[in-house]
Amino acid sequence: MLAADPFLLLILSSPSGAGKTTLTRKLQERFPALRFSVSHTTRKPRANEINGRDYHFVTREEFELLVERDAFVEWAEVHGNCYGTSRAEIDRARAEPDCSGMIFDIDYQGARQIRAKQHDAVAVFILPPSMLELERRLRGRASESEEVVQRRFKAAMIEIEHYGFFDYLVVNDDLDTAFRHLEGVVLAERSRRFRRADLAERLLRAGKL
Ligand SMILES: Nc1ncnc2c1ncn2[C@@H]1O[C@H](COP(=O)(O)OP(=O)(O)OP(=O)(O)O)[C@@H](O)[C@H]1O
Ligand SMILES: Nc1nc2c(ncn2[C@@H]2O[C@H](COP(=O)(O)O)[C@@H](O)[C@H]2O)c(=O)[nH]1
Repeated sequence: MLAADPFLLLILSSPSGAGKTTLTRKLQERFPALRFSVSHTTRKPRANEINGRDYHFVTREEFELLVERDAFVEWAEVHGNCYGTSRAEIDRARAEPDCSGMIFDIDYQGARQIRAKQHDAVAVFILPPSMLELERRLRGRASESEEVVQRRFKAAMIEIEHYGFFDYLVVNDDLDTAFRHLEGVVLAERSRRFRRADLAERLLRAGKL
């Protein structure tokens, strides 16, 4: 197990359609020092998605090559496609002087793999207010075929059964309320002593304490 790491690894997981992407975008605006981790995927891009911003879109062959080369910190097959977080993505963010952490929009399998490598990664599970509303959101997004919507909806209960692994649960009913709860998680986690070790030192050195 690695030593306590001041760099915040914030994992958001949920069943498909519960609102991770929406909440992640809001978190990035509020906390610009947190970088969004752009995953690799074999899924085809949606109409509004941009390669390199939303995902690194790759073929299955390219993905398998990256797995062979041990390029991923974690990866998993989700809803029939492969998704993975590259080591390079995290190394790049760590090298940026104004970056204090990362946000991962990944499934529970990936959350487990990251946690196994970095025990103080913070894992948040986003719950939909109801299955009915989850189905409405999945359909309302209108980015997938009915078959894909059904497949994702069927997988939702299995994903929800893994909520016990996570440190925090946030219900995404009213978006602003859910966001306030997430904001609270980030503020609290950033205030942990091991992430603020330099604070007392700096105040002492400046003669303020
Ligand atoms: N609190 C909310 N109230 C109503 N609609 C919402 C809320 N949060 C998100 N949505 C809508 O629900 C749909 C699904 O949200 P989003 O794409 O963020 O989910 P997701 O968890 O990232 O899904 P996936 O895992 O498939 O990527 C979107 O159309 C989004 O605008
Ligand atoms: N284990 C990982 N899961 C990931 C990663 N990137 C995204 N995901 C999860 O996949 C599903 C579907 O995403 P979508 O964009 O196709 O709707 C969702 O649960 C994501 O959180 C990853 O790198 N690793």
